[in-house]
Amino acid sequence: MRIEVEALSARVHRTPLLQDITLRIEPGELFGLIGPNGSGKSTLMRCLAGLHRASIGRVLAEGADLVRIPARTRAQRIAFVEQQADTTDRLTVLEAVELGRTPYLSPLRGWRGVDDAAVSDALGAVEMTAFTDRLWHTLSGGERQRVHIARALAQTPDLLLLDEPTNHLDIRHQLSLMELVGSLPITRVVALHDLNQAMACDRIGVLSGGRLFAIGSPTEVLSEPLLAEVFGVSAMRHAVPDGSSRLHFSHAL
Ligand SMILES: Nc1ncnc2c1ncn2[C@@H]1O[C@H](COP(=O)(O)OP(=O)(O)OP(=O)(O)O)[C@@H](O)[C@H]1O
Repeated sequence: MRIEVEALSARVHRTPLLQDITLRIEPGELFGLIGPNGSGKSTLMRCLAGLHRASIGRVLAEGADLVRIPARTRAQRIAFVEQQADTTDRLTVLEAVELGRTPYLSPLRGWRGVDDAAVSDALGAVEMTAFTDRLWHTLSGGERQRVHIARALAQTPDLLLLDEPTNHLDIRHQLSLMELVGSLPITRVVALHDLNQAMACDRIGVLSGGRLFAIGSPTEVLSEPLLAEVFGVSAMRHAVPDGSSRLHFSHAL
């Protein structure tokens, strides 16, 4: 799914949260969104999900204004895992992931084999198949995060929005999740704090103070001067044997 953000500004009451953001995300692209705390990443993700309306500008999905797409269609095409997603309902893991199929169900369209397959594939992808019957409130933070991602995958979306998806995950699950996200043949926008994880993205957008400060490939964007200016850290980039590069952070400036 192609996403175009056109001169978007967003505010809450009178407080501007995003200002004059223009960017285009190509179909199948893995786009990383980075920036310091409070720079506007989650707000932009909510705009891309159609949950926060722009005060100026708009978001187009395949050329159609997101706010004009019916909610049910939007939910079939766009899946969003928010940063502090939670549920108070007494659900099993299976029921929580089955919720991802809700946009496809109607009085005329009951639960089908294709829904079972989507749920089972999603649970397998995040290695949560063994937890199917467990109650949500008995899961650890990392297990809950993986169930949220399974719910989003069960939606079989064209656009997957993940806000800090590796939060709570141990290092193995961080790596396996990023590998999974990297392998999905759909458009993905991922807000990340780990700048080394951001290195794996096709392109990165850097937010600072609600503005798009830079956009480009990871090697173009994640320069030592930018890291000093936007993140206030002293960093060095060095090559690793697989041909990619890694950032090493030494101190706060
Ligand atoms: N409802 C609100 N009312 C007032 N300010 C808000 C509201 N929601 C967000 N903000 C402010 O907008 C700014 C951007 O918030 P946002 O959550 O988008 O940042 P972020 O880049 O995702 O931050 P973090 O890395 O800490 O998750 C922050 O300064 C935040 O305090």
